[in-house]
Amino acid sequence: LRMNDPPVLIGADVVKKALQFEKLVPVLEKALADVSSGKEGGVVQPLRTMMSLEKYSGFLGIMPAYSSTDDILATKLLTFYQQKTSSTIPSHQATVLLFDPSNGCLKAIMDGKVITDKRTAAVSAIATKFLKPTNLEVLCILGSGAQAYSHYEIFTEMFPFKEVRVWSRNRKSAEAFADSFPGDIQVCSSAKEAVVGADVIVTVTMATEPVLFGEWVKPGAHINGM
Ligand SMILES: NC(=O)C1=CN([C@@H]2O[C@H](COP(=O)(O)OP(=O)(O)OC[C@H]3O[C@@H](n4cnc5c(N)ncnc54)[C@H](O)[C@@H]3O)[C@@H](O)[C@H]2O)C=CC1
Ligand SMILES: O=C(O)C1=NCCCC1
Repeated sequence: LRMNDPPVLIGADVVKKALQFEKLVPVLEKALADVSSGKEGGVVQPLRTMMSLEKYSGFLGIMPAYSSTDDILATKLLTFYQQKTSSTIPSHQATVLLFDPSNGCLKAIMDGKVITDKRTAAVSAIATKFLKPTNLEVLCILGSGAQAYSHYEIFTEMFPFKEVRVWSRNRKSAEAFADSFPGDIQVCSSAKEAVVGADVIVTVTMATEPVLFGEWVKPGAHINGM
């Protein structure tokens, strides 16, 4: 691209093809290590700004970051709504803007929804890998929305679970989730039933009240709380 060329638009299908988990995990592990090593890692990532749209129970989040080691300047713009506004519009939508850090030119406008779904799940999986739960036999997912799908995909790809359980406040949605994958997924009638005995627990709901209680969790289990 020349300096004055308009930014390229990169849609969800193209992003999806590029973000295979086996490629994403090592890149994210490096990014996490860079962030954690402070100045040496070369990452500038101010705390995101989250603006509340009280009238609509919604939020607009602005998440800028710069990596001097990779020389990448980008920001994610995210909107999310506590009440689903329609059955076809996802609760979370995002766009990622990529800039040329040397001159500020906008180079690309990318679908950020796929990035959000896959990046979040991949980071949960990386945390699980490094924090090493005692066992990796039973996976429990609380919630059956977009993050439930992406977490199921990467967790069953990276770990040898023998049993997967899902619970959702909407049983039909949990059944649709279970039916959408070829592997066996047990649909549970309560969060407690899904959690008791699980080795890895993923909470991916929009609940503002607790759905998971400590007394259900077996010692040594690992919880990824979104
Ligand atoms: N930390 C991070 O980087 C990210 C966090 N998230 C969070 O992960 C969670 C899930 O996100 P998505 O799957 O994209 O949302 P989604 O809207 O696709 O799915 C939400 C799920 O939560 C359930 N739910 C909604 N209200 C509930 C309630 N009061 N009690 C129990 N269940 C309820 C819905 O039935 C659905 O199964 C959200 O809290 C979201 O904000 C999502 C993306 C990134
Ligand atoms: O994409 C992210 O990062 C999000 N953070 C918190 C709320 C939902 C999405």
